[in-house]
Amino acid sequence: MAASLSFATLFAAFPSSSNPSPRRLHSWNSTRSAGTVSATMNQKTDTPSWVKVAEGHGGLHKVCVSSVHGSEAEIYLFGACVTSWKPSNGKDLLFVRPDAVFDGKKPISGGIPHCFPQFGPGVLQQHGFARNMEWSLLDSDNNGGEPVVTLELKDGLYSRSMWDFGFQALYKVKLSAKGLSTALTIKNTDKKPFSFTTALHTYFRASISGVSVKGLKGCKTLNKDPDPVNPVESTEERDVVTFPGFVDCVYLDAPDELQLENGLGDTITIRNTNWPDAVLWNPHKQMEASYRDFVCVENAQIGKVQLESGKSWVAEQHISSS
Ligand SMILES: O=P(O)(O)OC[C@H]1O[C@@H](O)[C@H](O)[C@@H](O)[C@@H]1O
Repeated sequence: MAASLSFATLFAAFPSSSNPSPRRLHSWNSTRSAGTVSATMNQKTDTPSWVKVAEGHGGLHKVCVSSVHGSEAEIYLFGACVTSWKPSNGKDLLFVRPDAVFDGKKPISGGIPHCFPQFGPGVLQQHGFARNMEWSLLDSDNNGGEPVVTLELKDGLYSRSMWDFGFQALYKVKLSAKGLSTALTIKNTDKKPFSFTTALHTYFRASISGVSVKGLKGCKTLNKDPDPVNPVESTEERDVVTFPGFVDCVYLDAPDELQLENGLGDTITIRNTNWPDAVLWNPHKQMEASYRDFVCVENAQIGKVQLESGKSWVAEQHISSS
């Protein structure tokens, strides 16, 4: 079970060049006019070249960040979903499914969607509501040419209708030359304790016949195929996991580093702090149009975290390519 960590840990994780206290830069929950947003932002922040807000698909706002090294990323405020990550070589290593919708109603299927406060299956909607809500851009910074942005989600009528707790989620995203780092902080702002499960449901661009994941040998597995509600327990015996067919499997107590060969010539290292579990998913013929082109390697917290009032939980993911 993950330990509760202080709120300050998040900021210690990403040293920044200016005052690390969170300050709200922009909250765009009420308007979807990207032109207006950019103008407001430019007046307030002297047009930082490393972070821009633009209109994305379906008129949704996205935050575009670029580093001094030439790497780039895009994050939709809807769901705080990183939909694109290009290291300095310009190759987008994330994948957005061709059936993804950007209507501000359904979650964006691709990139790095959040699963919170439930990984699932469970009583809430599949993977929880955080991927289905508009987050706000709370802060942005430039750490020696490497942009850092912090997005925030708080409880509201929509979340309370399903899960009646006060919370604050902070998602700090940092872009470097070869990597993308994220820190997710969940704070209990309620008077009563709550419990949650969570995951980063990362879709990596891939050529599935050439995909392999290293590092999971010896982990206890919960195979959700064929019945996600009654997964079959086993132990991973393989040094290298491949994807010859449908895969939907939870790995408990996974190591803090995995290596993904995406079949397209890239080796992606997935490191984490405090994400105890991992999930591998490829839908195979259930998604005939796209299954060959991606694999999901997810950092997850499958066991429930019990969070007392005022306490925070923090987990970090670092993905980098070589
Ligand atoms: O289509 P969704 O809601 O994004 O979920 C996709 C898959 O996500 C995986 O994380 C789950 O283990 C699967 O069971 C699920 O089917």
